[in-house]
Order: sequence, then structure tokens, then C-alpha cells
Amino acid sequence: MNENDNYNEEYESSFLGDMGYGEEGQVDGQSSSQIENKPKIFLMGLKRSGKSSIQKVVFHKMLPNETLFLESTSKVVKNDISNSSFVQFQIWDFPGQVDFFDPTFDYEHILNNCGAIVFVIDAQDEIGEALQKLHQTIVKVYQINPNIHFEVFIHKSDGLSDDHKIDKQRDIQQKATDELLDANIMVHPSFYVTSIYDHSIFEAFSKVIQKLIPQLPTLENLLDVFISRSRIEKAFLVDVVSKIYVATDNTPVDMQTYELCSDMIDVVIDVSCIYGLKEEEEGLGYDQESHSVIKLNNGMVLYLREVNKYLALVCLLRESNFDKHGLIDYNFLCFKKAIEEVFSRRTATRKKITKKSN
Ligand SMILES: Nc1nc2c(ncn2[C@@H]2O[C@H](COP(=O)(O)OP(=O)(O)OP(=O)(O)O)[C@@H](O)[C@H]2O)c(=O)[nH]1
Repeated sequence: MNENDNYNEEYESSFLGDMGYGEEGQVDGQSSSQIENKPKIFLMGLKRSGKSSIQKVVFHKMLPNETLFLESTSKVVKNDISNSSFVQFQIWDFPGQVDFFDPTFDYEHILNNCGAIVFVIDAQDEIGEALQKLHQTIVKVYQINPNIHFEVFIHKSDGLSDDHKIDKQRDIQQKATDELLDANIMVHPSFYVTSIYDHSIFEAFSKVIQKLIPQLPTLENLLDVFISRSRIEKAFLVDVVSKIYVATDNTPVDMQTYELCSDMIDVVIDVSCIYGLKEEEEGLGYDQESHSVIKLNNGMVLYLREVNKYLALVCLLRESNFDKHGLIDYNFLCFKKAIEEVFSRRTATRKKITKKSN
């Protein structure tokens, strides 16, 4: 099997292309070496476990119900995800029927630039075969590139009761880690219970991607300082198009809060598109003017500000702490400036690397 014969490139589906964004995220303007050098995330797992659906729902805004009509993938599908300044990577969707370790497939070469392997297990199906394949994959990949992160999605959890979900996760986690210990493989995969029918898939993908962002500790520190100075309960730095959060402060993430913050982006963009854009003007309805405050009936306030053309800061705070909102606005400007610095350093470093490699 030849690598080049077996993938479909779906670069045209990049959100950047859709939104007409240019500069850094430009897909068409990138040389093939630039595209190749982006970290890769591999989606693997048995047939019909839900790999293509995950990719379509998270990065292509496909409605979960529409995935029912997805055909089985027959070739490796490469997707270039360049929608956010911090999130630039490729996703490779491996069909369940393809044997990744077929000797004629140049897997050693492609594993070298791989950042993470997301292994999808259908939680509604028999797990024995999936666990076996997961084990084989980890053992082989670890020998070639021990730096790859292994992420296991215990998927289609919507079909399970809450108790059953916990049991399933415990069972899979226990069996998978025991087998690795027996084989003396020092890998600690992360496990997530996911479904495309709720926000769990976005939360899990956010965590997978965060591990690939070298600036993550800086972003988290900035968010910590920002929330403590502004008396905010929770803040997310969200990629506007995919709704993946690239960073959050270090207080625990509650799924409902994340869902609320993510829904707020939709509300703001929908209202901007309907009432904010001039006639015949096309666009995402999101620019440097975008900001919004929504007071909820439970005494909490949602606060959204544009950070750059890809990212929004969405916060949840108590209404009683919103009295000094001038202070929050001021702190936000300092936060935004700091993010710009992180961003410009990154761009400068990249340019240097590109120059050197030329
Ligand atoms: N209930 C439920 N069904 C899901 C979920 N995710 C995917 N599915 C369904 O699972 C079926 C298979 O999904 P695909 O995304 O085609 O699976 P795949 O792993 O890409 O399959 P191959 O291309 O054959 O490797 C589809 O009917 C999806 O609608 C989920 O979270 N919950």
C-alpha cells in the first residue's frame, strides 16, 4: 500500500478557506512542506466506531444526525485544520478496515510528525477486539515514536446510562492499562467518555489539542491572573469556528459552563450575522468590535470579548461582581495585549525556522 495512493486531501474544507481568512492560516498559500510540518492527529479505531463522524461534527459543523448517512471511509482522509492561530494541525482519518501496520505502508515515516493518536472505541459494541487493536497500536507506535500522546475516546456514550458510562470507562481503562503494564510499555493513555450528541466530544478534543500547544502554560497563567483580578468564576479562550477551547484557567471545567460559553458564541455570531452585517456584506459576523454581555436569570453573567480573529474570551461571573465592569474591560485589554505578544513571538519564531529550512 502506498501512502499517497490512499488518502483524499480535503484541504478545501478548511474553515479558513470558508471564511476567506488569509495570512498565517492560509491554506492555498502554504507550501506542501509547511502543510506537512504541521503536527498530525490520527483518528484510529475499528470500523464504524465513529471516527469520521467526530471529525465532521467537530471541524465541519455537520449535524450529529447527518452522520447517520456517512459512508464507510475507504481511504486515509487528510484534513488540514487551520482555523485558529493556535490550532494548526492535520487530522488523518484512518478507515477501520485499513491495516496501519501493513509492511508496504510507510508508517514509520508518517509517525515521526504525529502529535497524537485518538483511538475511538464504540462503547455500545463489544470492546474485546477494539482493546486488542488499541494495545497493538500503542505497542507498535511507541517503538517508533514514544513522544506521541495516546488519547482513547470511549465513544457513543449517549446510548449508555450514567452508571453504565462509569462502569464502561473503568473497565476499558483498567484492561488497557493492565495490558500495557504486562507488556512493560510505559505509556499512560488518557481516556475520555464522548458522544457527538453533546459537548463531550468538543471537550475531549479541546484537551487533545491543548497538549499540542506549546504556549499552553503561558495562556493558562494569563487566564489565571485575569480571572483572579477580575473576580471571574471561569474563563475559556475559545476557537470561534470549531468551539474548541485552546486554554482555560486552572479551576475545574464543568461541562455545563463550557456548553453555556460555547452557545454564547453561536448567539453572538447569529445575531451579528442577522443584524450586524450590512446588506450584501458577507462574513462570519465576528470582528474586533465583537463583544457581548448576557445576564442570566440565575444571578450569573456571561461576558464575551474578541481576542483576535480566531479566538474569543468567554467568561462566566457573578452578577454582583460585575459592578466594576470598567475594571474587567481594562484587565481584558491587558490580557489581549499579552496574548498578542505570545502570538507575535510565535510568528517570529516560525519565520526564522522557515528561513533556516530554506
Ligand atoms: N449514537 C451514536 N452514534 C454515533 C456517534 N458517533 C458516530 N455515530 C454513528 O456511528 C456510525 C459510524 O460512524 P462513522 O463516523 O462512519 O464511523 P468510522 O469509524 O469513520 O467508520 P469507518 O469509516 O468504516 O472506519 C454512523 O452511523 C454514526 O452516525 C455517537 O457519538 N453516538
